[in-house]
Amino acid sequence: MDEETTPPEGNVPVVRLSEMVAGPTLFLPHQAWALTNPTPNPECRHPEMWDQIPDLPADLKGMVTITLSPVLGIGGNAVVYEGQLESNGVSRAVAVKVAFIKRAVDGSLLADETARSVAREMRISRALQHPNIAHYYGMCYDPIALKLFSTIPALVFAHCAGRSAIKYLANHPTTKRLPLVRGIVDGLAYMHEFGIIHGDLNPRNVLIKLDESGIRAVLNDFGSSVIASEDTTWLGDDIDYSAPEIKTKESHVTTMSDIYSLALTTLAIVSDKPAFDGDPLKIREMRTQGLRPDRADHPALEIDDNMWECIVACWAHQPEARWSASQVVSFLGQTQA
Ligand SMILES: Nc1ncnc2c1ncn2[C@@H]1O[C@H](COP(=O)(O)OP(=O)(O)OP(=O)(O)O)[C@@H](O)[C@H]1O
Repeated sequence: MDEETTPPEGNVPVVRLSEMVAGPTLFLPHQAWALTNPTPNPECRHPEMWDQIPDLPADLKGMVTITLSPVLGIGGNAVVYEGQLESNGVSRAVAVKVAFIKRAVDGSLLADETARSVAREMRISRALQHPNIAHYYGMCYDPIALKLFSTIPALVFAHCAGRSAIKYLANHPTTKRLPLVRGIVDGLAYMHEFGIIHGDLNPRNVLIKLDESGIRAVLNDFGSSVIASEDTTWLGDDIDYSAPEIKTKESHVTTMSDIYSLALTTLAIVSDKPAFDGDPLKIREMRTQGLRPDRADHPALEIDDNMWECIVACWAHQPEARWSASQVVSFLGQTQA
């Protein structure tokens, strides 16, 4: 689900998150470091760091204001508000992600499960620092969530003014696609290098960042991401872009399942068409039978034979036959040289 709204007209309600007080924490002890350790893993720093604010506290209490309407987007698990982060007299546009409280089949609220999944997303987001990864600033408590559960923090990311890649490209059809693909692959290779599996790579989770150096693709939504050395159980729910070996909630994601999703995402971005289109049940069946999108259905200007071969190699049915993200990086480096 992805709902983007038109820019606001006139006055819009703005809420300051300064006076919000956190209630007793629902986070389990082993997750507490994500909230208390203010320093991201220094090994994860990238030489081309962007949007970094030195000495920013992990809890951005009193520094963030949000605009309640219109929202930046609504996903299956969260609503994302536009906001401002004020630090040392400088104001930056941010996106504030507020998780929906999960519900059990009987309708009861699963607050602790939601808290655990927000804690995991926070932990992963703060570790990842790369120009092609949504930049995480910190967390804060949201007034709406507070009414229900004062303990689930909102996550604050740098605002990507181009919003989702698919919508940006629909409005800017002459945009060069290969540099965006390159950015997606660079971001994914960086994640894999640190042993993190995205788990839900699809075109909706690619945002467009606009800055003085132009436009760049940014990987977003680490709500289904996992640390490969811990637990790799699949946490996503979108099957269309998921690898064929992912069948049930008991399935395990791997870097190779991300590569399959990368192939379909690349195809969608270069061709302005969802990789598979039509009845979801049929799509699932095709995927399991090893069928893949037909090149003739995706007559994109920027897919030459080499690029097509790369896509085909990445969606191989056997995970071990797929290219790694770093192989795709070298391939794109050679073809764009
Ligand atoms: N940093 C950002 N800048 C601009 N827009 C954003 C940003 N982060 C999220 N959005 C918007 O909000 C939407 C939902 O965000 P996100 O994908 O993180 O939510 P989700 O509930 O985890 O989604 P999913 O249904 O994939 O699990 C995005 O598709 C995008 O349109």
